[in-house]
Amino acid sequence: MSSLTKLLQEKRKNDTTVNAANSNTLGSQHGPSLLRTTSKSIGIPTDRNNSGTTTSVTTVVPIESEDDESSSSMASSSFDGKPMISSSFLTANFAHTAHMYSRERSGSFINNYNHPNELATSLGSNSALPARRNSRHYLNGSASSNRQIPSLSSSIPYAVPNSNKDTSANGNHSASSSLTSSWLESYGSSMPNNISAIDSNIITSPVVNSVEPRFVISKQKLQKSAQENSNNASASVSRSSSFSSQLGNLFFSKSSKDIHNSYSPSHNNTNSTSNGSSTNNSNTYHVQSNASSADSAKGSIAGNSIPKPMRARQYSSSRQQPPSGTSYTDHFFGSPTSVQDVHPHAPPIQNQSLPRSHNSSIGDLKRFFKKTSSTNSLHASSNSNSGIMMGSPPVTNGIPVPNSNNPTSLNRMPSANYSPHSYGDTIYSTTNNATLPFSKRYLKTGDDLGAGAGGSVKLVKRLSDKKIFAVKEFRAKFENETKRDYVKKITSEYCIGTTLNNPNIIETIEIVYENERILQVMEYCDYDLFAIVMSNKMSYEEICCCFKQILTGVQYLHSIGLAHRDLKLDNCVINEKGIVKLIDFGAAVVFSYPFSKTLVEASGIVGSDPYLAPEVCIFSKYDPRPVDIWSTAIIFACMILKKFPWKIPKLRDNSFKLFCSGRDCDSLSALVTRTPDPPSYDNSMVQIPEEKPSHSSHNVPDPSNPNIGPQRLLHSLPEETHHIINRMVDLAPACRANIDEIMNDEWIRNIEMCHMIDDGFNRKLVHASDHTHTQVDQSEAHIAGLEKKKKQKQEAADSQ
Ligand SMILES: Nc1ncnc2c1ncn2[C@@H]1O[C@H](COP(=O)(O)OP(=O)(O)OP(=O)(O)O)[C@@H](O)[C@H]1O
Repeated sequence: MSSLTKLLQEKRKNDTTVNAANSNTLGSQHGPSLLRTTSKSIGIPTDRNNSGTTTSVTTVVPIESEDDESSSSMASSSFDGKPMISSSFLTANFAHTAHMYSRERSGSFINNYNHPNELATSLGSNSALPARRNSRHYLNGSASSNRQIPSLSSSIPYAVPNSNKDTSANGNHSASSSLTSSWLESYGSSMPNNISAIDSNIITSPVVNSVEPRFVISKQKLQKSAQENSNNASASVSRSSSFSSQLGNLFFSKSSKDIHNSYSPSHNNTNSTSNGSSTNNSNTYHVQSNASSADSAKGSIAGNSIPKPMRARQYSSSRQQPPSGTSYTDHFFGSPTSVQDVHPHAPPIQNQSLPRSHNSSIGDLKRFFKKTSSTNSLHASSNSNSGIMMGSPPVTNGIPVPNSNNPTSLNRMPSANYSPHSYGDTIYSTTNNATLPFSKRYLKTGDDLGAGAGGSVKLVKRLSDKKIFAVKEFRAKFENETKRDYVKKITSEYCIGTTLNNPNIIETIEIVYENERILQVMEYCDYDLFAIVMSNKMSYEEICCCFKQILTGVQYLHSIGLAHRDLKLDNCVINEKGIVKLIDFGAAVVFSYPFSKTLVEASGIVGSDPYLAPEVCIFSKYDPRPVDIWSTAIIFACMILKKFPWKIPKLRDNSFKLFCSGRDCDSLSALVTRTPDPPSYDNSMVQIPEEKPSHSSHNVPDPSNPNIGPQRLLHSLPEETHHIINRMVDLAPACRANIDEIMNDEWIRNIEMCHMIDDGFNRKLVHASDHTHTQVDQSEAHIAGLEKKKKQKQEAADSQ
């Protein structure tokens, strides 16, 4: 045995002893399970160096919980894995995309939750049509409007555990559900340094006064760094630096003078003070930022670790601005960056060390445009078409004039003369005849495809060739939403839509600003994957094909440094050829810049509850890639089971609790922070006597019990899927399979998948031989149709 292996073994032994001691204490005091119901907030999260897999700081914050009425109600049904769809589930369940809004404890988020008692216990007919409820709440007060935005996912039933079985399997439930502060005292010490224990049900913002001095940079340093960056930055950077505000201007009719000023060569950097206009702009943002940061700080401190989650979210999920003047650098802090902020292909090198100011999103946009503006060409979302950014200088009467270097492409930047009130301004297009107003080129067919938090999607016909497209009309800015947040949301989808090029990602044809509406014209797909799943007609091979196509889309995204973060059945559409496409990039983030190995962590509770990875509910920052992997596994499970394995990945959800049980560990935080075992090189040569398993917890693994541990989910899935699905739903993101490992899995490799291949200028379909794709009637092919039908049924039932 090598000395390294010996050392590792010894270390592990020691660790086990410590853990055993701690766990025994825990066990003797609090019963057998890893579960707890306390809502007391004790632990104070700290920012320390992350010794884990990433280079940036990871903070664990106490998790939120409410009294879990759902546990009991859910426990009254059985989780038999049969593909049955309950009408009451369809009505009662929900899934919502949580990005850009916060959970207000006493606010509408919780209130809008369908009451757990509404959860159906009978998993009966699948004839009932889904209700799509959504409880999105935007950061800037839109929550207060109590908007009921529907969510498609709400239509899938949740798997519900059998209380009898569960109790026997897991010991005494009530006893198991009580971890208290003493648990923390005894057990918390064995947790990694960079985290604090999950001891509460409230998500709180990191405590700001624990920021290590080395993360705090002085004003002078910041200015110096800004100066250096502005020296390094090329003219093209400075020229593009104000794109975000340009886009804002586009939507909010800023005066052309302001726009012009922001193009000024002296406006090299958002921190620049040389230009009055830019300084004002910058200052305005700083004021906002500091205000929200201060709020955030107030929330976490004054609220004694129970801040208003909205504030916490503002701190954690927006621009990571530390409170009250504290500054970080990207490099150390690894702040998350939204897609709207940066183009994945942009050269990151010198900008990696840009000071993280509130304006960093704009700074990141510099990176986005630095490369592209120098070439004056736009990344089109289609191979065959070159994208055109319209409304660019020079513009005559809204008709863009081709750039002299490239007659088919136009400058990306909106014109200094740009008038946002002029009609039919096409911001981006892959077509060359986008000069007429939108309404003169497209005819609305009257059919709604769906609506969500981001806007509503309608069917239109292009008059020139009678081709059908889907048009997303972005929602208007909420009253309480800042212009900045709104523009961020829009630009995210804009950047994605105009950049990505993959058969499994929806193609954006053009983006138009007309009559103060922003319209995104997309290729149309005939079916929502959700609708197909709900038809209950999918063959196993077809499910596998769809799954692999989703994975292929994810692989593409991850390969270019993007994570979707809101993968769910609702966000997959499928065309008549059986090609699945990912849509809705409103929550996507960049996790890696080109040429950089630094992981940019994401933050905020973003996604839809049943698809959320557990770490999203625990950590304030996380690697968004494993989050996508987890969600994709849940999508697969949903396609097979026709129900969600659990409602939310929190211990208050009984199904999830049981899934976490039987893992020889009493702490979810310990499970989630696990790192992969170090490789043992000489096991094959040296026979190590098999140690008797000594269980240090009250969650003794029992592989023969299908109701606890990973088997809880796996036993309902085909055996060949177990290996990789198990790895995809590994509670520890560090141990979860990455997309390349998944694609290399034997089962995945052997899945016959319908796909497109390049055939000269076109793409050609290659059909899998072992299945055909289910088609459903157009009246129920999309969420809107499903909802309409459901409403009609309901009305008919009511009138009887
Ligand atoms: N290209 C498309 N082809 C067909 N249907 C589409 C297309 N794009 C969107 N849809 C339909 O519109 C619905 C809403 O679209 P999308 O998810 O982009 O909106 P959203 O407002 O961001 O919704 P969410 O609340 O889920 O984030 C989708 O679930 C789908 O049914």
